[in-house]
Amino acid sequence: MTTLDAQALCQGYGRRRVVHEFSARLDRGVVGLLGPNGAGKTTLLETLALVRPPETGRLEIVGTEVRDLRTVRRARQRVGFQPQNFPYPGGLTVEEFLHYAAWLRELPKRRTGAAVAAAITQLELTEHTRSRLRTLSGGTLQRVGVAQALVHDPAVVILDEPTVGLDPAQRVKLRAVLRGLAASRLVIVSTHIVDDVVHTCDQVLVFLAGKVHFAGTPQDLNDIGLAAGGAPTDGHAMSAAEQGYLRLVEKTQGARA
Ligand SMILES: Nc1ncnc2c1ncn2[C@@H]1O[C@H](COP(=O)(O)OP(=O)(O)OP(=O)(O)O)[C@@H](O)[C@H]1O
Repeated sequence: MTTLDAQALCQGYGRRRVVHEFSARLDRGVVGLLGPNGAGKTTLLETLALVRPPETGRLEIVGTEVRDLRTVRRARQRVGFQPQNFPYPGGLTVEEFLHYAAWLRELPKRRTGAAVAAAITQLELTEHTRSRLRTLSGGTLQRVGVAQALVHDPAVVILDEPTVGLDPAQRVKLRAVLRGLAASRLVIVSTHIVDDVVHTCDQVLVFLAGKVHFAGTPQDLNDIGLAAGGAPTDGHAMSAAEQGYLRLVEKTQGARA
């Protein structure tokens, strides 16, 4: 059974279509969604996380095809989501907040204590268990955001720009956490940062203007960059993967011009 099977998903706001016929069959591992501002990454992730079910198309999550309120609810229990700008209730402690997240995900009460403890251990939050959210650093808050997304042990974890605002050490640590999570589930992360993708992801989707323009491994992206010469562009040094990404962006913009 495929963990997430999407066929021709469309999503938009009013009459404006932002995601155009997204199709993918995804299983365990880290999938990186890479694209510029406004490409539609958040809209796509919210659709896959069933914050807003797709306008059209077919979405199946761990064998549940999303068709109506009942199936949306069942599929949601298999998905964890960390939104981009999470409205953290600053007065709650980490432990209280994770209990609240477990309740929102309809985790049975008898399993909540163990689930919260497991999420705290997994995200290395033990020393912060009783800290109020408003007192935490950005990096620790990001880890709390990931913990709330996986407290109900979902098969799919969707994280919208989880490395934003992190210092290099925190970024490296979070990448390791994501790799660990992906050993037993599907993790989908959006980012603007090519390096995040190279060091974390098994698969990369380059998303431009609401469509997937490239699907492959980080090495494939690297190879596109190397084929493009791998040389600095406009005097700015870049990695081969960054070159590959920019090549794809330029090609798409050229084709649309
Ligand atoms: N609630 C909304 N109502 C109307 N338009 C929206 C809404 N949210 C996003 N959009 C528009 O949809 C398009 C895609 O936005 P989206 O946030 O999905 O892109 P993104 O790739 O996640 O961007 P970023 O990297 O800046 O977060 C943008 O043009 C945005 O203005």
